[in-house]
Amino acid sequence: MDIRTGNGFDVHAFGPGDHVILCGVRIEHDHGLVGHSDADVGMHTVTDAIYGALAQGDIGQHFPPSDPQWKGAASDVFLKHAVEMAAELGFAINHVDCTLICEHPKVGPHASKMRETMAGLMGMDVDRVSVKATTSERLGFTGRGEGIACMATATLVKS
Ligand SMILES: Nc1ccn([C@@H]2O[C@H](COP(=O)(O)O)[C@@H](O)[C@H]2O)c(=O)n1
Ligand SMILES: C[C@@]1(CO)OP(=O)(O)OP(=O)(O)OC[C@H]1O
Repeated sequence: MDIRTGNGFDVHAFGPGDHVILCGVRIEHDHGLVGHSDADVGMHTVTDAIYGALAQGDIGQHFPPSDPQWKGAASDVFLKHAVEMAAELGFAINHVDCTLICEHPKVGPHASKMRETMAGLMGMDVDRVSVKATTSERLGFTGRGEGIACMATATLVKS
């Protein structure tokens, strides 16, 4: 059996705004996230983990930040592209796990909706999609509330 594992990591800075979008879920917040797209750091990270498992580059190679086409884009587009690429190469996504790192917003109350949203986009059972969160104990840029980081792992199996 051909089993592949990929990892992803991404960071977006806080900026002016009244909400963030994390793993496809809108959360009211006292700041927004800065990005060329909708700055969904969670979805970008999961997308990159899938590209990584396929050894197919990274999100910026498929969707260059210099391309005005992706300005303000909903990050569903990026995740769906990675999922389609996996299918074309004969892989099924078996499991995804991601960890959002920030002091605020609190992720816990939204984690179920995030899992459902990403599972829907990936065509997976929700029990194969995990969303977790941690603070960095007020240390570093996440601890100072300057932005949100995310790390993710995706496991793919050749069907
Ligand atoms: N943005 C966050 C950060 C943390 N959580 C939840 O709180 C728990 C404790 O966080 P520590 O950093 O003190 O370990 C963590 O396990 C998460 O359940 C959260 O929901 N949102
Ligand atoms: C998603 C893209 C799309 O242009 O832009 P950003 O929203 O800035 O996000 P990033 O995580 O920096 O990845 C690069 C780009 O692919």
